Amino acid sequence: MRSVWRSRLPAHGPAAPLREWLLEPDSLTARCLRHCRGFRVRVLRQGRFRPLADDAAQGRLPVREVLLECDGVAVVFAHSVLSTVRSGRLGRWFGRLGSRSLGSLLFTYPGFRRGPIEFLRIERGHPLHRRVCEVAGEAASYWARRSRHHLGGSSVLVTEVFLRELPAPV
Ligand SMILES: C=C(O[C@@H]1C=C(C(=O)O)C=C[C@H]1O)C(=O)O
Repeated sequence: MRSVWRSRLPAHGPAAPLREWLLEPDSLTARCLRHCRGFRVRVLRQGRFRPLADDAAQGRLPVREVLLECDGVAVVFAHSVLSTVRSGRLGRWFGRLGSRSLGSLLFTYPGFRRGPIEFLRIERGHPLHRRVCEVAGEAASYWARRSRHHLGGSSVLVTEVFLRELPAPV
C-alpha cells in the first residue's frame, strides 16, 4: 500500500530545528557539514533489491541505504532507488559512490533536475519504519522527506528519514 506523501508540512507539524532540516532546499550533506565537525556516510546496503511499495517501482532495482552521521551520531537514514536498471551515467555513478555522499553528485553535476520535495510522518506499518527502527532504535514515528532527481531519462528517488534532534551549528 502506498502512503500519501504531502507537498507541505502541516502547520502543527514538527517544530524547529527539525522543521528547518526537513525544509532544507539544498543538500543535506552540505547542511551536516555546516553543523558538525566529523561527517560520515555509513553505507548499510547497496545493490539490486525489491523496492518498497512507496517507491512506485517494479522489479529489482539499484537501491542504496545509508546513515548520515554527524560526530559519530546517526542523524539521517537515506533510502535511494533508481528508476530503472538501465540508468546509463546515473546508474554507473550511483554504483560507484561507496562512502561518498550521493549529494556530492546530485548537487554538483549540472545535469540534474530536482522534483518537488514531499513529506510524510513514517509510522508503524510503513515499510521504512521497521528498517529505521532496526538501525536507529524503536520510535513510534519518524518525519521523512523525499524528492526525485532526474538526469536525462533516468532518475533517483531519494527518501530521507530524520532520526533525532539534529546538531546545532558548530
Ligand atoms: C541527496 C543527498 O545525499 C545524501 C546522501 C545520500 C547517500 O550517500 O546515499 C543519500 C541521501 C542524502 O541524505 C544530500 O546530501 O542532500
